[in-house]
Amino acid sequence: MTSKLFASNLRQQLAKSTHLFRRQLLSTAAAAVPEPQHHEDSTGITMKGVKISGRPLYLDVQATSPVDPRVLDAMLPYYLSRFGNPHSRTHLYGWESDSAVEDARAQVASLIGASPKEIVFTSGATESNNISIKGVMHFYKDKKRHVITTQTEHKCVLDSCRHLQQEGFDVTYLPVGTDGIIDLEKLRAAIRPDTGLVSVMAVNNEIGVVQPVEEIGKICKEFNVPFHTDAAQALGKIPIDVEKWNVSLMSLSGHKIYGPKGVGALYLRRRPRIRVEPQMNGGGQERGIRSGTVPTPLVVGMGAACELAKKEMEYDEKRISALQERLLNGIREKLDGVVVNGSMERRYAGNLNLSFAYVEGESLLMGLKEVAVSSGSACTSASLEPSYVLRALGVDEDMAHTSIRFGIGRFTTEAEIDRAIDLTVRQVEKLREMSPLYEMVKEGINIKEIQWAQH
Ligand SMILES: Cc1ncc(COP(=O)(O)O)c(C=O)c1O
Ligand code: FES
Repeated sequence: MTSKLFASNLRQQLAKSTHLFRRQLLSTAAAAVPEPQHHEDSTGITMKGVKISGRPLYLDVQATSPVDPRVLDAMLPYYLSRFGNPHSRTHLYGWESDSAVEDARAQVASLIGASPKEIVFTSGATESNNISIKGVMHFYKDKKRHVITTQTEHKCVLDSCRHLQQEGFDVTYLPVGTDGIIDLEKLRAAIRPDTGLVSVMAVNNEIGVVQPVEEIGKICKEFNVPFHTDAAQALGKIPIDVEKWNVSLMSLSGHKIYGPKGVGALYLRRRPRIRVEPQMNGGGQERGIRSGTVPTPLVVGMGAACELAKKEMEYDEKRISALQERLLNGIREKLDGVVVNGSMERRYAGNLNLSFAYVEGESLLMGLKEVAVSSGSACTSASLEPSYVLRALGVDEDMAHTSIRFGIGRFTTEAEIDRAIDLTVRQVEKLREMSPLYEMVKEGINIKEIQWAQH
């Protein structure tokens, strides 16, 4: 009896002290958090010199997605009670963390039709792309000196290729058609006896077009060249099967599929085995390909996100397609001169990249601050260059400047789409009212035939 009372007192004491301890921790953490970078008052938010009336609605899921609350639920225990190092071999903390990492590996593998043994955890698709491109070429450098990729890859693929060029490797950057898709015959013609890798992304991040990965895989098999695909924007969005696609390497990211940022994976085929030179040296984790302590909570989050995607991909796809149609029809009902960038048939529905004729790009973006979207022009960067992806499609410079990428995701609602339509239409109409070009077009003048005076 006494011992029971003692135990219950102790528990209460403990509970109290942990509570106090937590409070203390929280206030210390709060004190360490810097003042918010923005100014917020009853009339709105000012940040980076821009005033907006409230939090913009989010249509930029290609940049990143929010973490699904079910994913966060799965992650939290691995920050708190089950915080062990998955590589600790001598106690329960290590074992349970290791077991969680292996479960996550199986969840990722299952979404792409791979074996868990073929999954290496990394910090994201950027790292996976670096390992794939530089890692393969460095490993086979004595015999293979040539890489084939496309002009519309993500910067981290293009930059890895540029790095290889500086080291003396040859790179072919395949062009794309006006629909954003590569020509398979050009790929076939580009393959040489010393080609060590073909790297073509599955879904393009800017325009959402889906490359013919299965056909590319077939060609690579025919020529016995390893095929790498950057599937950061494809994972959980379109069905992926590493066997059907015949890929040797595939790059994946956690934060594009409602998982956490800072985690990704690399698929590395075992049969026939593909070898890479590690980019990181250290403790030999992840079969020596990616040394460093595996971040259990992040990896668990990525695994949970993959499992959810597997279950809900079909449902999400239907909703997202319907929202895309609503957005495009809604805009086109009220505006003419709206062009979809990239193939309409071969695209992932969650990405709608549109250009608006007869408006000035910068003004359009500035007027759309209540919608968080990305632009196809680099207006906001120092270069003032339009997107290299749109340029590769042959989009006119003025149209490239007015391109906007609308990203629709799992949590996007009809009401948000309707608001985006309303705000976009209003802004484009406002700008066109001020545009002498648009005035001429309405009067039936073909402005393409006008001979402008040269200065
Ligand atoms: C196609 C593509 N590849 C690679 C990346 C980089 O992914 P991560 O942020 O995981 O490094 C992104 C994300 O911006 C992407 O869209
Ligand atoms: S619209 Fe201003 S530089 Fe592109």
